[in-house]
Amino acid sequence: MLPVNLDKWNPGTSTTRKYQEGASFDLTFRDLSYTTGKGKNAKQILHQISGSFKSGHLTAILGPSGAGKTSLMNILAGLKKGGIEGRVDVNGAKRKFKTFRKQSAYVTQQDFLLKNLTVDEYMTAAAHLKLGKKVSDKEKKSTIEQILKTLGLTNTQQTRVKRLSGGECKRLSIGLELIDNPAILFLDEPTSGLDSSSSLQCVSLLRDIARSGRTVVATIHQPNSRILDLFDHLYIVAGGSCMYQGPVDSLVPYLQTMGLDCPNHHNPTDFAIDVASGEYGDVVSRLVSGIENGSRIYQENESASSASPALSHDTGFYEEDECDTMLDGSSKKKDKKAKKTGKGLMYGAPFHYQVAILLGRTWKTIWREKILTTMRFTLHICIAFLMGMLYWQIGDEADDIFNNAGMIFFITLEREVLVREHLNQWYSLKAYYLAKTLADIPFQIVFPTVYLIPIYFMSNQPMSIESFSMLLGIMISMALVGQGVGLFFGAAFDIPVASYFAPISCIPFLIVSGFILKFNSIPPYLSWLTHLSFLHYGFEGSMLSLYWAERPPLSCSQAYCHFRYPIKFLEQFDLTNKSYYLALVGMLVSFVVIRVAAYFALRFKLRHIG
Ligand SMILES: Nc1ncnc2c1ncn2[C@@H]1O[C@H](COP(=O)(O)OP(=O)(O)OP(=O)(O)O)[C@@H](O)[C@H]1O
Repeated sequence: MLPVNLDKWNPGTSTTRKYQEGASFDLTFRDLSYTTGKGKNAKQILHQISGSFKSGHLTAILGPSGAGKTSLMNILAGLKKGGIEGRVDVNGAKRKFKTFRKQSAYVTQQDFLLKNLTVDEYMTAAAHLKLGKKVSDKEKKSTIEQILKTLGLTNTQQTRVKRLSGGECKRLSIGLELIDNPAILFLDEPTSGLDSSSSLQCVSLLRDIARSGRTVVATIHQPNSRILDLFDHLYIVAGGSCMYQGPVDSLVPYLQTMGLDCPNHHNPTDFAIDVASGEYGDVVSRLVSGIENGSRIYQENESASSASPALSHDTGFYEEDECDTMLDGSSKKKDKKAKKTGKGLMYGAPFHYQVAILLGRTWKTIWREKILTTMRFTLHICIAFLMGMLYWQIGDEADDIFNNAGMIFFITLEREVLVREHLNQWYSLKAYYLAKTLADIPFQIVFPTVYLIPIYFMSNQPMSIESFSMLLGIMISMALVGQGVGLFFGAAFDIPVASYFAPISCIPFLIVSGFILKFNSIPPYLSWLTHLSFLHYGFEGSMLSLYWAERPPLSCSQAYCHFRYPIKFLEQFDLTNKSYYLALVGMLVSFVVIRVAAYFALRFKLRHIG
């Protein structure tokens, strides 16, 4: 068993903390309907269900697969917003998205964690992001120690996440969200993938968190009777309606009142789920009306009580703002207003602090991906030497000018972690994106450099610092733009789709780059494509780094070499009037455009999650 003692747990009294001791946060929903799709494709998932989840209670949402448990919890947590009718209240007053999301935390079913950080590093980064600078390092450290002790993770403090067991990962996911002391905790299938003893530990922990005054709601799949006994409140969903709401030990009596006897030695929830799945005939509608679709709470030996909301307390949930500011871009004005009025900002830490913490964290994870980083490095060097041997000393050969041009031209997420952390308000998307972009830049400079040096000298390109630097400049910008293209597709699509579309979508740009098809052979109605092609700027820039009109004649080992004079080559590829610096500007514009597009793709994706 875990050494859990959350009764006295109170990680500080700082103003950044969400849960104030003694406050209660009763969650009530009424006539909640949820429909996905439109017109012919519309599908109603939840049918005017109601319910009440009290603070200090551990609530389980149960039901057969596809019943609507996750949909209900996502709506209650504020992750789903479209297609919803009905009302969600906190302490009897209408829930406001912005404040509600600040006060609650959501632990996803899968533990999307950065595998290369240690438990302590992860917790510390989360504490810096969530608590900001207002809380001293000492206080953060003691909060972390207290949480780790509570979760039984003290001995794993210096262990990397990838070496933790499934149960420890789950406890870490919960611990990360406990740092800023949420008032309401939602968990999607917290026991999935855990063995029975880890599941028991995990649910015991949740019960203790609830006992400390918080509202804890978890969807759960077929809990065994020991786990079931730890829950205070059951909410059973069947076909998008509520078929039972009340204490665990009143479930069997309620089913009896409806003429359904749970067989001896049969787990009551298994029985209830069989009933909900229709295995005992068409009784679900009777059960739904018996509990008034969640408007009532059944209690054995008492008549069912109303699930009406508790009286409203002042919990800070009722600010004036109506709009949901889940994504940072939409709330600039409101943040300014919040600053003026002294109300809390969206995130625990200021923007520059978020970027610094995320940058440090990203660097650490990249650095620790030793095998991947070494492989990337070695691969660049090996391929560079291979290319150097293949194109040995051709740089100054007039007869080999096409081979040389071809060689030079061609050398040139975590998304789930972001979703989990961003939706739990750890940091803004802009801060994440900026940190990710900055963390990548050194790699995009180092790799092209180690790649170019052997090839450049082995293939005998012009021995001039200017030419080398110009070519390197183009290669680095190609690497940065290429990375941006990958980021864009990775942000917009799932990985298999992205890895298919990213290379395919580059083909038209490659064709109009100028190497495969000469510029004046491109039909006029398609010539605009060349201006959008970063490969076109790459081709121009790399060729102009090596060949310029005044370059001395190349060596010629044949009787006649047409391209002995580099100007002939420039004429052949319509490069005589082109400027290297314009090509570089074209690359920089492409870099900015693709990175901005990737940012908006990511933002769009995050808005439509859930
Ligand atoms: N965006 C959507 N479009 C179409 N159908 C959807 C959408 N989201 C959910 N559904 C459907 O709604 C129903 C309820 O889904 P939900 O994920 O809430 O069920 P669940 O009870 O959590 O199931 P499970 O236990 O299998 O996770 C399912 O039939 C699912 O296919």
